[in-house]
Amino acid sequence: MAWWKRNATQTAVVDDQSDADMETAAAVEPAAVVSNQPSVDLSIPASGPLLTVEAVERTFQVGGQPLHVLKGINMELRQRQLVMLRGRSGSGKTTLLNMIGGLDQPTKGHIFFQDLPFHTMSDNERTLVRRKQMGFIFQAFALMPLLSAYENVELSLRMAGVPGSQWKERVTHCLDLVGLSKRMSHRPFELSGGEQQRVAIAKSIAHKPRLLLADEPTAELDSQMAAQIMSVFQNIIQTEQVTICMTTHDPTILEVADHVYEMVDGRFI
Ligand SMILES: Nc1ncnc2c1ncn2[C@@H]1O[C@H](COP(=O)(O)OP(=O)(O)OP(=O)(O)O)[C@@H](O)[C@H]1O
Repeated sequence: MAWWKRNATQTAVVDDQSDADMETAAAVEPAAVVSNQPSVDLSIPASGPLLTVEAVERTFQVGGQPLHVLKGINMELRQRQLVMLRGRSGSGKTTLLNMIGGLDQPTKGHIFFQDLPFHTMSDNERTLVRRKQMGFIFQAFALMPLLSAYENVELSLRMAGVPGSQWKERVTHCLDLVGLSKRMSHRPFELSGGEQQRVAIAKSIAHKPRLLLADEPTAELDSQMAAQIMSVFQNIIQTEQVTICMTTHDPTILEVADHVYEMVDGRFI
């Protein structure tokens, strides 16, 4: 199981500031890690694939034995697409999402975010790209329980280094996009699961990333809420010009995808 999934069962509500501080640390990881910002050209051409995965393998050492989790993955994320990774538990979806997000590197193979070679770049360089160009809807980047919806979205702008003069307009716009204009002052525990997920979406797109990665964003939701989330995704692809790559177990939402990659035991079929 990926590192951010280990907290998946944590309740969203904490009443202890130290817990909140720990969550803050997780949520702001990109800014905290980059001390000396390397010079990486982050400009992205308007056409061509946003991300290319070539013959990627990932092997972990478990108890002194190699565990081959990804066994030769080739894929492409084109701009403004909704792409889904589908597969049984343990098939390697999250491991691949880690690679795509630059959180981990392949044992073999290449990953290019536009022209940037993630497979050879340093942690700091990938962190910088991640911070500017990517949004995450993962448990480890979850909502801060003591902050309102508005403050949660504002936090991600603050961490991305967006000037304060732009925060109000952008926060309001993003919460409006996900249909939560009337819930801005609510804290997570005062929102439904679907509403919390929509705040997480607003938070993940606030800094205008090119790529949004979501690890089972509908897993905890009923079918109606899941459909709402997919509708929000389709909307932001158009309005925010973002590409979305998400994992799912849910066969009922596959029809809205532009492309579905089916993973079995570390390979696409
Ligand atoms: N850091 C790691 N060290 C060792 N093994 C790992 C590591 N990360 C993942 N694995 C193993 O890789 C396999 C694939 O895990 P992964 O989390 O990618 O699957 P998944 O398809 O996302 O599953 P799920 O749908 O349950 O989240 C699992 O057997 C897991 O135990």
